[in-house]
Amino acid sequence: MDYCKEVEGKGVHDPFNKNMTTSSRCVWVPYPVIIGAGPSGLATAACLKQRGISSLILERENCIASLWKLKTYDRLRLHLPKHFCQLPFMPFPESFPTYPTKKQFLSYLESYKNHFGLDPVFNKTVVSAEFDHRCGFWRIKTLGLKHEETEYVSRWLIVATGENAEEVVPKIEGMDDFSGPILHTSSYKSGRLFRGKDVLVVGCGNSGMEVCLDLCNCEARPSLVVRASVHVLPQEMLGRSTFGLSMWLLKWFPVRIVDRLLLLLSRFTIGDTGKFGLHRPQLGPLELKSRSGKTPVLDVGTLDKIKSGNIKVYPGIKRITYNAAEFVDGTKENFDAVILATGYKSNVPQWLKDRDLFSEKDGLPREPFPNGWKGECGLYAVGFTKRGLLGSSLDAKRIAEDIALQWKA
Ligand SMILES: Cc1cc2nc3c(=O)[nH]c(=O)nc-3n(C[C@H](O)[C@H](O)[C@H](O)COP(=O)(O)OP(=O)(O)OC[C@H]3O[C@@H](n4cnc5c(N)ncnc54)[C@H](O)[C@@H]3O)c2cc1C
Ligand SMILES: NC(=O)C1=CN([C@@H]2O[C@H](COP(=O)(O)OP(=O)(O)OC[C@H]3O[C@@H](n4cnc5c(N)ncnc54)[C@H](OP(=O)(O)O)[C@@H]3O)[C@@H](O)[C@H]2O)C=CC1
Ligand SMILES: O=C(O)C(=O)Cc1c[nH]c2ccccc12
Repeated sequence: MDYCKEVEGKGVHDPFNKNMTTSSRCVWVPYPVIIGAGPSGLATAACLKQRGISSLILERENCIASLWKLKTYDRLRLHLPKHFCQLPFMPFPESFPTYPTKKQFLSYLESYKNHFGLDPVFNKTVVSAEFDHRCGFWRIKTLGLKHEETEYVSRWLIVATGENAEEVVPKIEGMDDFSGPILHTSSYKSGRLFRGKDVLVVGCGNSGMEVCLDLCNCEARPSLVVRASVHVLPQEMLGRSTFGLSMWLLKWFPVRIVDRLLLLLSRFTIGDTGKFGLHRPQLGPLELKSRSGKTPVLDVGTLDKIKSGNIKVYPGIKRITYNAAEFVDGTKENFDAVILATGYKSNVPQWLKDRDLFSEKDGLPREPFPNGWKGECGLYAVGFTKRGLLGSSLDAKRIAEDIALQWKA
């Protein structure tokens, strides 16, 4: 960080500050500061680098792509074909399969970081960021591993902390009385630990569906809670990826027509999912995705296990007891463990003191796609489009282009 001027902060000289581990520093950064070293942060840094602009990436964990490295299960693969998931200026290796494994995706990101010479600063959790109108700069406060405080000061702040920064853990009546383990999918690695056990999986997004399949493959007995409705689509149709086919159809037809086609084709290939407790929402899968961000489940084998009775489906949970769960339809079943596949949320409202770009309610940009990437006073958002890695790449290119114009000026 030779380009940053460091100023020892008050903590070091403060006679009242007896605990020297909480010393503070101030670092002036003459480049954009990016918060988060996930795919979005890396992509933006790479796009800036391509235009000759350095950046400083701050990351709370001690590695890049911490969501993928630390918080996902072993059997995870990209569920969209690789060419929809590559970051700008560097395709996936030819040798990778269409749906790369988590290990392959992580190795790609490592190569990406090295190729562009990116060097994130790890173990820096951003706890507040505020635009200082007096001097016209962002003040970004971080805490380190030993609670040491560092303040970074920059003209540009790029938020890349992701839509999945924190786990959503619902409060379910009786949860504290349950005798077995209750864990979120972010801590689930493999079904091997659950062999022979009855496991309740709460939530039927892609995580819940895949964890159920993994549990089945490891000889556990999973049950799935579907409290409302869900669109399940086969991962491939007519010899093409459902996602690729959808994108292609959307070039020619309006979303409602494409949705009808997708549902018709799904009906032919996987049948009526409602028969198994997986009722479809009123809106079609793509319209729902674009309106609410809710991703359809791309089935990779779970549905067959549901059809064969290896995975049971239950409606919403009423309460949990010492060793069982009661459901809203009055049924009651014993379980050894509960896995919460209840999703994630953004953490931006916890630390960003600007209320214009991001909504306080859900921590996502207020403006719908494609307009949510730019705020006021040098503030940017990357990776909050509900459009996966493809959305991150689009944002990253736009942000770099915008900053480059100011850089030249
Ligand atoms: C299980 C799973 C599978 C997925 N599969 C796909 C897929 O196949 N295809 C696809 O397109 N998308 C997929 N997604 C969507 C996912 O959002 C993207 O893959 C991608 O991870 C988004 O990158 P990101 O950099 O925006 O966010 P993240 O990968 O979440 O990275 C954000 C980074 O910011 C850091 N951070 C957060 N808060 C702070 C803070 N306060 N201070 C400092 N650092 C902070 C985090 O530690 C993290 O490293 C999947 C998501 C999940 C959960
Ligand atoms: N590459 C891949 O293969 C994978 C990709 N992903 C992606 O990761 C992201 C996160 O997915 P995921 O973790 O599945 O989260 P999601 O937000 O997609 O799904 C959460 C699920 O939990 C349900 N839920 C929440 N609270 C409760 C509750 N109290 N009781 C019952 N059900 C509840 C929701 O139901 P409701 O709809 O009613 O709110 C929803 O079905 C998505 O973008 C997904 O596509 C995830 C796994 C694998
Ligand atoms: O993995 C995700 O959650 C994504 O957001 C990828 C994605 C973007 N648009 C979609 C439409 C259907 C299925 C997945 C996606």
